[in-house]
Amino acid sequence: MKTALTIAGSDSCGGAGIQADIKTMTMHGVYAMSAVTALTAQNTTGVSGIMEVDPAFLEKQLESIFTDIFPDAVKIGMVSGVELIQVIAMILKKYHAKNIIVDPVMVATSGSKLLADQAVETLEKELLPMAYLVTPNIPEAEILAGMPIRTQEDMEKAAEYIGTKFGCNVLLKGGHQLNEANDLLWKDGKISWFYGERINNPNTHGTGCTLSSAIASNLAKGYSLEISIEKAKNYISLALAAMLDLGQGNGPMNHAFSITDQK
Ligand SMILES: Nc1ncnc2c1ncn2[C@@H]1O[C@H](COP(=O)(O)OP(=O)(O)O)[C@@H](O)[C@H]1O
Ligand SMILES: Cc1ncc(COP(=O)(O)OP(=O)(O)O)c(N)n1
Repeated sequence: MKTALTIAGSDSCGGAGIQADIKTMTMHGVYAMSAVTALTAQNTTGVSGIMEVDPAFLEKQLESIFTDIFPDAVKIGMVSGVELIQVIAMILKKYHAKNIIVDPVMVATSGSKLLADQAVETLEKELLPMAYLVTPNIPEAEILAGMPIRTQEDMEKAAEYIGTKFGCNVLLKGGHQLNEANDLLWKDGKISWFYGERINNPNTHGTGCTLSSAIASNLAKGYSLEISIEKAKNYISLALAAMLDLGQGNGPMNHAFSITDQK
């Protein structure tokens, strides 16, 4: 069985973070492992608290994993502080981790900051250059590229800037566009668009986490990057189209869309 590791924060309401990643990896038939970077007290209406894990304890979790079950892919999500990022970079280098996907989680859709301002630079310096793929959404790409993104042309310019500056492939996610769900891949200097029909479902909590862990699962299984993205987008569309409606705010998706008995 193929294996994948998520290094991310816990979302107490289960829609994003570690919980979304484990659900996604499991539904892809991949064995999921986790190293928790922070606990969040969070529900569909917002984040009410964040408790960072001690960096030495994150190191212990990662050492435990890498000395026993080697992951075929690694997804990195919410990592809020400088020292935590440094620990992750050190361990991934030490064990020659492969198929590293960095989802540069900065702000939750509900508006809460999930990355300290002073940690952006460390993320750029330490993690992006070792990533096979980085998956910013539009607001995150605006920060990484230092430019506003309003049009598809802006998306292309920003992705090229990020990919060239940090030496990694870039999937710029278009879920924040009003009428479309088109994502742009910048890979080895070439641009490809992944067009998606926008599903009319307001419950999109965890779409970014789910996309990156679905891509990681597909890479772990040996699919090319392009096929991994195509399959991951299809997974999101099916999970959104299942129209789960939980909570009073931006609710989670239904990962169990293929399971008919949901009494
Ligand atoms: N309403 C939607 N219908 C279909 N796909 C969507 C929808 N919203 C987001 N997506 C897709 O979900 C993925 C995550 O995108 P996005 O929401 O931009 O990320 P994030 O959650 O990090 O802000 C992308 O592939 C995007 O195109
Ligand atoms: C613990 C934790 N990690 C990441 C997020 C952000 O999730 P994401 O899928 O990028 O987007 P939204 O759920 O905010 O739409 C989170 N909220 N919590």
